Amino acid sequence: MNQLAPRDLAAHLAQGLLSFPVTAFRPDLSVDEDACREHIAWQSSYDVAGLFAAGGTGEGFSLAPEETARVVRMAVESARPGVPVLASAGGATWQAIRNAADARAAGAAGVLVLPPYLTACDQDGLFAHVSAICSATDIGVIVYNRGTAVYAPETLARLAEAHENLIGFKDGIGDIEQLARVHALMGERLFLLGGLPTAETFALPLLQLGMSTYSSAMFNFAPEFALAFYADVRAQDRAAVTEKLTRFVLPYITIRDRAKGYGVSIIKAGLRAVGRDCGPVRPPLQDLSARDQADLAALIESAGLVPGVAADASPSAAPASVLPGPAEGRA
Ligand SMILES: O=C([O-])C(=O)C[C@H](O)[C@@H](O)C(=O)[O-]
Repeated sequence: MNQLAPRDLAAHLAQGLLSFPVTAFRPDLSVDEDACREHIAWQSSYDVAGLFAAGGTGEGFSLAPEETARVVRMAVESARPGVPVLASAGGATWQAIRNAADARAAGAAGVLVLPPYLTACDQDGLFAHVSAICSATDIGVIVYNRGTAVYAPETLARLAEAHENLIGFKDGIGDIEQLARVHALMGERLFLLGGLPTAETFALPLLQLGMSTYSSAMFNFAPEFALAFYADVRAQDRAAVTEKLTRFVLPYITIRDRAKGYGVSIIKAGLRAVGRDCGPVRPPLQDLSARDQADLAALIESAGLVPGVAADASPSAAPASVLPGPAEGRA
């Protein structure tokens, strides 16, 4: 299944929940191969449509190219057959091309093009960057609209015209006008996926803009809840979505927003809280403080999110420490 043709891959990914597995590290910050393999095997035992290894939540930005290749290969080897694994392609154009080649050699079904580092770039430069990556591989390519890489709909159209293997657009910005334009121009040709931090928050409204799916980072530690949330979104069950936002997602964001970079660190903290420790994050990220870790553990417990506990189990109230304070709108 890992070598789906690009268009088949897009069709497959568009019909289910996606996730970005963490990369497990040992206390000395080296890659923990056993823990990586175990995590991927566990994640792919659920009904997930695709796993993006070495992405943002997988701290791809902190991995050397050879580490990325290793992490992707481990993911392909450990994933349940039928669950496609995609890799990241980041950094300079030459490095992204190398990532794509390594991904293909490892058996990955596609790559996600991360924004180039540090420099600003405009549409012709983005076109050349993505074009070079698409030309260098025959597996599916998805662009990540975020940071330094903001794609004009016309640039996407040029790329899609030139490259059959450009299959998707992942959004991490949330500019509704841009998304409306991309959907209007490219909705039939590219598969669109939501990728804002804590994508659940935006999933229901973005469904209206053609985003049938999104990347759920919290799937890493709460797969049952994440899948139940996704089912509610696809059923357009607004009441159920609101209940889950209120019960867990919004108080969780309150903790996530306590420090920059917690968007990734909180996923490893969640794994720690549910007894599936995947180690620390690498700098420049920082792990959750002891207080934030304790608050998260209490929230996961009170919201009934410990894996194996039904996602719709009657929860107790969220701990007071993570309810929005007056400044955040609580009466
Ligand atoms: O690598 C990434 O950028 C992501 O992991 C995106 C996240 O999954 C984001 O959508 C989230 O936090 O839910």
